[in-house]
Amino acid sequence: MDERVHPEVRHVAADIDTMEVRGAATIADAVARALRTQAEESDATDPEAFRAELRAAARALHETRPTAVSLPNALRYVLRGMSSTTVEGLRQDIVTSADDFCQRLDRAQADLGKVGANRLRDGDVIMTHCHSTDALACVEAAVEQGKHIEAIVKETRPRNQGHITAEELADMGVPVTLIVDSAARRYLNDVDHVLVGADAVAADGSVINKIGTSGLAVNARDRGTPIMVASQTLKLHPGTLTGHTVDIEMRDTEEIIDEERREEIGSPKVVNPAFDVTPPRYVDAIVTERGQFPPESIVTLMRELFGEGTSEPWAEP
Ligand SMILES: O=P(O)(O)OC[C@H]1O[C@H](OP(=O)(O)O)[C@H](O)[C@@H]1O
Repeated sequence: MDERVHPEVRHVAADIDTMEVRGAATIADAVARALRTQAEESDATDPEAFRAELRAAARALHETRPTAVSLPNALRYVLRGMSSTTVEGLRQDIVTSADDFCQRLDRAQADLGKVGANRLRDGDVIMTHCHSTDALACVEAAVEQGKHIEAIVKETRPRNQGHITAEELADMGVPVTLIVDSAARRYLNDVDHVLVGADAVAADGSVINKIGTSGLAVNARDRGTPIMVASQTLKLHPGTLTGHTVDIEMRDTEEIIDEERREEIGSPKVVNPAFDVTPPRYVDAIVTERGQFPPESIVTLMRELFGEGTSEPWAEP
């Protein structure tokens, strides 16, 4: 790694890579803070060296995981804050824009939660997949409104993030039933809403989320159960406006099966995609901090927010 990258930034990058730090919003918050640290601790003596150092730090963070678009969107937001002409001015620019970004993130999630909560009625049962802080913000707001909500939580193989969801729902006082992923269809008749998060939302309204979301959505549609996606606008993927596709992360196969066991069962090929794509026709509503949208109309919001294009300010000039 580039020697200019601060040890704390390396540490954050490693934690994102190993998923110690995970979830699209949490990753965005972590990278904004990491750039702040790089700026605060920089001993660059001229503005161009400072800018180059910040770009190197951003590249190290950018290279960790490819799918959650909140990561490049966060880097873009913070780096665009650099407008001063002195090192001290630039340092302050980064600190200000990182702090501003993290505050906006918190506010957006709280606002999104209130919008999502309006879709949930007293007595509703939700089904969740993976662990999404945006999705849980909707439940939390509904509980705060005095609604009784129950949850059927899919464990979400291979990393079982459903356990985190179960724990956080229990902390909110929500009764939880934990199921294996393959039991989802069996229980959909008992469910009023499927509620999931997003790692990225494409311009056509497709939702990129944890592997298994698309199968769940197809089954839910078959049963007539509405599918609600909680996604801050930070997850809107500006590159898809100009035809880019979303890169689906392939993770280490040892998350599924260790090498010894794999050999014991005849060394099959193993693949471990972390995400899948749910087409817009299976999604009822995308809930954002700007209100809820049918997936087909998300492109309008995307143009409004990212109309200026999708530069890569971390690239070497
Ligand atoms: O931003 P929030 O809503 O917290 O999380 C969004 C999404 O991030 C997670 O991915 P991973 O566990 O990092 O692979 C899940 O797919 C989840 O739905």
